[in-house]
Amino acid sequence: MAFSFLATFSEVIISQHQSLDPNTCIAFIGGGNMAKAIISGLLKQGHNSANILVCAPSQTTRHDLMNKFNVKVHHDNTAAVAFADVIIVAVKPFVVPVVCEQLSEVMQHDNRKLVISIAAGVKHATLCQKLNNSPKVICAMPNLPTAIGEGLTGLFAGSDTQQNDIALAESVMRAVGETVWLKDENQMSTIVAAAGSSPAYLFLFLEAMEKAAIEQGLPQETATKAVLQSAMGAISMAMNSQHNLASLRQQVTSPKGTTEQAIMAFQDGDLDQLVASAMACAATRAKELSIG
Ligand SMILES: NC(=O)C1=CN([C@@H]2O[C@H](COP(=O)(O)OP(=O)(O)OC[C@H]3O[C@@H](n4cnc5c(N)ncnc54)[C@H](O)[C@@H]3O)[C@@H](O)[C@H]2O)C=CC1
Ligand SMILES: O=C(O)[C@@H]1CCC=N1
Repeated sequence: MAFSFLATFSEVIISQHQSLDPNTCIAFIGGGNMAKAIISGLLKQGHNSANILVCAPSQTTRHDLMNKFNVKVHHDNTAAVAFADVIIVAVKPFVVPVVCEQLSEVMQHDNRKLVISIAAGVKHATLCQKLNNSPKVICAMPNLPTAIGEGLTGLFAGSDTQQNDIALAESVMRAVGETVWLKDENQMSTIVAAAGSSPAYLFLFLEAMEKAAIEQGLPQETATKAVLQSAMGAISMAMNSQHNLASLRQQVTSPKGTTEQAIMAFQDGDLDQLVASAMACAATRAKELSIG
């Protein structure tokens, strides 16, 4: 049932989907890994760097961002309010309260700005309450591939969020990848586990394969190429195939062949259980990071 509602809700959003207006001014609070990833994706998609501001306390960070992306920078987070149509809060979860306090003071006089928080675990109601009970708040959980326009962002809006704000958040995050809208905010911790954090699991798995191929005797460069090209080909096939993942796996696994031996070794090590427990750890941590 949750899925069918999710699909219906997404259709509502997607039916209104419009490309990101190049004049949209977007401010980032925080200039770390994830802000950089989203900025890269936006610029790659053609967004004007003059319409991007990054507020960051570190001069080195500001300098690097300016050099790398030609974006505007500021040391004061409240500068985001005057500049932006959309403010993306991209600081660590524990920094969110202080940022909200700073923004809320200025937004008392200018509450037209949409705030999108990408902080893991930080609840929608908490953000609204900390931002003068603003309805113009959306929670998002993007992932690192937003940097190349191939991200996946889970989004959650409150029931009193206006459609134009939902459409604006959709256009920003769709500019850097795909989006899924959640009806139930509790699903966000699973989006953290399945999308926000998951690129790291995949990198870990690929690292392990690369290491094993080198240990079996391949030169580093050949091992890296073999592993990455195979991963890219497999993902691309899975994305474009009519077959489900299990069926594609079976197409590789000849009876009594080589793959079967590897798959049996993974199953002996209870890969499913290991993955399930790793994802449960990520989801639990997202809940722990929730600030009151
Ligand atoms: N790294 C990832 O793949 C993803 C991260 N996130 C979320 O994005 C948020 C940021 O994560 P990262 O970019 O990885 O962290 P990061 O540590 O790379 O970046 C955080 C930035 O915030 C800045 N900062 C610290 N205090 C500040 C303040 N008072 N005002 C303004 N800026 C301040 C820091 O200087 C730093 O540049 C986190 O809440 C995380 O949960 C969400 C999805 C994916
Ligand atoms: O590890 C983290 O806390 C963040 C949230 C999702 C990905 N990175």
